Amino acid sequence: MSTIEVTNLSKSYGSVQALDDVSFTIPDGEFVVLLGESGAGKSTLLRCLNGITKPTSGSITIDGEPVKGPRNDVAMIFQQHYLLEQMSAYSNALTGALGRTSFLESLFGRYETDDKHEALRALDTVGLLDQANQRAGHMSGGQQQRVGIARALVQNPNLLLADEPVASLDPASAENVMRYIRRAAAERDLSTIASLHQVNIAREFGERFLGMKNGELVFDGYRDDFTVDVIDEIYGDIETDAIRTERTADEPDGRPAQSGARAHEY
Ligand SMILES: Nc1ncnc2c1ncn2[C@@H]1O[C@H](COP(=O)(O)OP(=O)(O)OP(=O)(O)O)[C@@H](O)[C@H]1O
Repeated sequence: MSTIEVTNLSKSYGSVQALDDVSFTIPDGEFVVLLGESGAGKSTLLRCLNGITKPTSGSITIDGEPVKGPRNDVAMIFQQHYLLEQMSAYSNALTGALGRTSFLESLFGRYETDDKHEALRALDTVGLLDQANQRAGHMSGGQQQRVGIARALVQNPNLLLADEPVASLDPASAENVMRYIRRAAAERDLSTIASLHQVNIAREFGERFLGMKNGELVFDGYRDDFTVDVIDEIYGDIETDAIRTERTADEPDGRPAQSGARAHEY
């Protein structure tokens, strides 16, 4: 767990302003959902937080320490899980410990006992302990993504980033995987930022919401302020009729329906 401070962060690619003066602070252990249309700047922001992309200006600190490049205490879950398909779920989870294992040790599969325990604990967190020996390539997409989460947990991060972790899954698997990400974050009191395209899933699992548009942070707030009008602002002219209808039926005060509600899926 960590406090993340992003201050006046900008990133341009030639004439494209991918991030435009973005600032926010995330306290210890918060579960943040990042929303925005395609091209809004979500991946760029996550890559800057991960130290893979260098911002044009501004700064990011984790517990006061500036992010200057990739760091072991920041783990990332991707849409594509990049697992070693011939290897077991357990061996894949263990690769999360590579950052603290020498090349030769990893080559011969010699990991520390603590790391082995950590891999089993992580598989337990994502509900796959009984499938630890299963080949990753033989698992379903949702299970593979859960192995990817376990691998990220074995890294023992202070900050967990997830870039559209459920974009390629069917709705039921997507919910399941999100449930495990939240569980992992809650068990470890882990500050987490997950970018999502599905507004209904965001509303179900998000604690705090960051909305981006054209590289700018256009919304930063909690569940009660995350109204349909805010969703309209983030997504522009996308249809929000389904949510509005649901809002009128469920909650006349204008707040989006809470956990379990199904809205239009973007
Ligand atoms: N390496 C790059 N080189 C040039 N332009 C880039 C690069 N990466 C991103 N961009 C541009 O920066 C803007 C923001 O892109 P980014 O991938 O961060 O958006 P996004 O919100 O994550 O989109 P998506 O949801 O489609 O992944 C876009 O206009 C994109 O074309």
